[in-house]
Amino acid sequence: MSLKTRILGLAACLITVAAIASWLAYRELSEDIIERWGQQVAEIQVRYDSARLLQSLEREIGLAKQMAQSSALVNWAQAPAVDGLKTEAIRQMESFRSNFRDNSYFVALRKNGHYYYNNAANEFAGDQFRYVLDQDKPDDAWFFQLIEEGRDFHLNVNPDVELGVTKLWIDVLMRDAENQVVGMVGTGLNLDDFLQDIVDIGQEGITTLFVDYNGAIQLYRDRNYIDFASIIKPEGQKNTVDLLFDDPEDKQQILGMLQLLKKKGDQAGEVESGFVTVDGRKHLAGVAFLPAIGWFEITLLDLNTLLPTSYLWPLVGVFLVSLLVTLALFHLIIQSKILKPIMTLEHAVEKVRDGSFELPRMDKPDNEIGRLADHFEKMSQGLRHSTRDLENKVAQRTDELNRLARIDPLTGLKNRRGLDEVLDEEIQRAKRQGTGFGIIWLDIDHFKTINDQLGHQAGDEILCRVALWLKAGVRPYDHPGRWGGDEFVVLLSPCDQQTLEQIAGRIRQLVEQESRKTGHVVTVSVGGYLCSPEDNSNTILRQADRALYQAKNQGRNRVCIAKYEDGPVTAGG
Ligand SMILES: Nc1nc2c(ncn2[C@@H]2O[C@H](COP(=O)(O)OP(=O)(O)OP(=O)(O)O)[C@@H](O)[C@H]2O)c(=O)[nH]1
Repeated sequence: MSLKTRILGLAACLITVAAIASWLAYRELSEDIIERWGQQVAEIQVRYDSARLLQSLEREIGLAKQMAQSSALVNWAQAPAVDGLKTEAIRQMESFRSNFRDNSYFVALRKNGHYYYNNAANEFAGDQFRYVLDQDKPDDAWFFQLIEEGRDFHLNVNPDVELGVTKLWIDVLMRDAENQVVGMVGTGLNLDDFLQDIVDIGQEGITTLFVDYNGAIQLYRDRNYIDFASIIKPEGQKNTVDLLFDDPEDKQQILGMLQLLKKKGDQAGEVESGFVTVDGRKHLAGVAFLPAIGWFEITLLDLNTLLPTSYLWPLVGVFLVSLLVTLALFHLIIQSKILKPIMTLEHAVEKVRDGSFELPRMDKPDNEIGRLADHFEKMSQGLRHSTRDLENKVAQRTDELNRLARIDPLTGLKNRRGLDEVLDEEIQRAKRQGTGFGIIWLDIDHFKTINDQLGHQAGDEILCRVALWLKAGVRPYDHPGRWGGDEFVVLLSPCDQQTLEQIAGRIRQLVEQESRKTGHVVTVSVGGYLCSPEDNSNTILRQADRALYQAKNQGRNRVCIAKYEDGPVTAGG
């Protein structure tokens, strides 16, 4: 996998991880914001609703409590059979009726179970006694239950079958001087009006309901959920608030909040909140306890309606766009600052590896890679220079070796290899130009004897001297050389018969004359041959050798010139 793919893959992974982390953080944060906001809204809503509820109820409860403390009523409740007390009590009741908001009241006496009632229409004027409460009748159980519980006042939503009304009843116990319960008074508020005023506030996305101390639903816009006559129902049969939620965790959560607020007791205004699902939609539930009436108020805020998450989509869009822009920028920077310089550097390394120092133009960003490219460029320049120096030195040494390979170390003349090369060149030139050239082959006479008599060292000196005389006897452009041992060869170019004979004779003569000066005469036998363009090296050497052989045979210290196939033409001493 290429570096580019790896880096981009890594960047994509990192960005994905960052995106997931950001998304989780965003969700966490947005939920936190929504919860805080919802909590504030729920608190405000609870205070607002409870103020409206309590405003309506407190006055009625106060009036009912006053009524319960009326001495006329208390006295009569202790002796219901006394007519005078009854008349005064009824007068009192009627005066309270006009003050109650609902213009209705009820009074129930413990002693005889008589139940008195009159309504706004004054329907039962003079006939306030309605019926006798029966302990065995389920519809009348509330009365006996409340007395048994002994709570001073109680709110109760209950249909009165006898009266044919469903009301929110305010029940207040009536006590005598010994604090014994002698009866119960109260008033009822029309449930429909009440629900409309307090619960059906028509605010979209906000649902308010009230539950009693045990969690039974008392005020809710859907009457089917209201737990009528909750007081007389056994636990387990009540319409409690958890009925509104499908998820068992939500049920637990709401009931937990009720328990918590119960523990906190009278700290009015405390609001507990949490997310719940109602009818498949996410809601924020705010719960507050209303100690004045012993109920809880629950406010459900439909978050999708009040704060749709689509509001936050632009934020997500901006986030995604910035992620993509970051990725693109990252790609551009990596490409220009790292990948492109690395690729040109790799290309340059390949060229140097293959022996070329013509480097491509390299990008050198201001970073480690740029510095690396710079170092590499300088290193390859140094390498190029040292390689060139080395090549020059090798060429020089090779030339020198080549030259030395063609030089006889003793005499400094061409050796046999050098002579062979010149001979080949002359043959080629002769073929090209159609002209001939001359060859002289000479051998020192009785050199073995010289060596034997004077020593090998002296023999070497004589060889060197002969070489010098040989050089002196030929033209500057001729090629004298030592063939081996005491044999020398000279190639003469250009040459003709006369020149060949002339130079061969001169050499022989020069050696004899010059050696005489040294006190020890040395002579040479000389064979010559004038080569034609048709000759090759074998025929040339054979002819020259044959001529030399003849010069030796004919008594030495003489010149024999061979003519191809004819034998020698000249012999001179
Ligand atoms: N000092 C010395 N002697 C050499 C060298 N190379 C060959 N020789 C000797 O040269 C002699 C050559 O003898 P030949 O050419 O065979 O015979 P020659 O004695 O010259 O007799 P002819 O050629 O018949 O006149 C041998 O004894 C070789 O040992 C050398 O480099 N230095």
